[in-house]
Amino acid sequence: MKKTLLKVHGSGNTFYLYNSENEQEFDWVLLTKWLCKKENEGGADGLLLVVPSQSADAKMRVINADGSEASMCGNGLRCVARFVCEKLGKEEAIIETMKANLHVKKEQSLFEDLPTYAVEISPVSFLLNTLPMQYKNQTQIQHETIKEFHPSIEYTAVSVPNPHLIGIVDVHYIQNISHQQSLAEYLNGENEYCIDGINVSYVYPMKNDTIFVRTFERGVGFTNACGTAMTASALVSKQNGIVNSAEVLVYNPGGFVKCKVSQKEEQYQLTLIGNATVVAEYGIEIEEHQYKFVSRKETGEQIQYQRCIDYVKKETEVVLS
Ligand SMILES: N[C@@H](CCC[C@H](N)C(=O)O)C(=O)O
Repeated sequence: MKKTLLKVHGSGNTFYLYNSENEQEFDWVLLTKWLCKKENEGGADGLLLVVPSQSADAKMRVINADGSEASMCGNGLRCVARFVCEKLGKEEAIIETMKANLHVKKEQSLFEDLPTYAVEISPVSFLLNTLPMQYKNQTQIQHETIKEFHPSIEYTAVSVPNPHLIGIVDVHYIQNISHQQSLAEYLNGENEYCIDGINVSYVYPMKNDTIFVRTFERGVGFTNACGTAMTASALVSKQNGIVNSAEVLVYNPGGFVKCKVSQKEEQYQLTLIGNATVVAEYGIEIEEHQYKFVSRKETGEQIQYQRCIDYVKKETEVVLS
């Protein structure tokens, strides 16, 4: 049977988006693993499934490239936000995710007329059992060195609600990925700290309102960008005086986003703002777990996004050179 998929990205974090009226229509794990193979049209970081919701305008499910399911995806939610808003002819909507119903909204373009969406990132918790993570008998890890990980990098563990470990580093650890890679591979394999794995981000403070973030994603590996990681990094940077503005500009290898961080009655309120780009529409033939792309129609949006990337390259030259 022939189906249609969109290839989309937020900050170069690339997904296939599939809209289904039936949440059980296919084996999503098998489909995602096939779609994410590099040899199949360049692969992707995961599948965004948009299905009907009982409590919101639509429900989003996120399947990582390795078939594991994530509770949340910030870059993916922006793409889903655009899809749902355009489908319903609305400027804002509520999207059901695994742990919360989240508000999403069309925003003023961040660059030229790049389609831009703002999404709520919630719930936020620093309690290790919400990740889950275990370290000695601690209930939190907040901006502290973990000798088992590195002698001087300060780490924070936070769930938003998917799990993140954020290290504030000097530029050497952005330019040379080997420490981050070995730590992330260790924490995403069999280990005593994170039984379900964890997204590991290294953050380099660029200015008092700007950071650079590189993320090794659970279930994927190094990605161009991870939306929840960038938002969690903005929060950690704000909390520890690394940045001092309510809106943080976050560069990443795939582009940039803005993250708003505020606090109301002990609760953090986080908003992620960035592009929601549709690269192409694909026709796929699906027969009993056999998949084959049968058509591809480019939207042309990637040409404009490339101009954004060229701009980001100039802005981050000092970090990545
Ligand atoms: N790229 C995403 C996060 C995707 C899920 C992550 N790999 C996990 O397993 O938690 C984002 O933009 O937030």
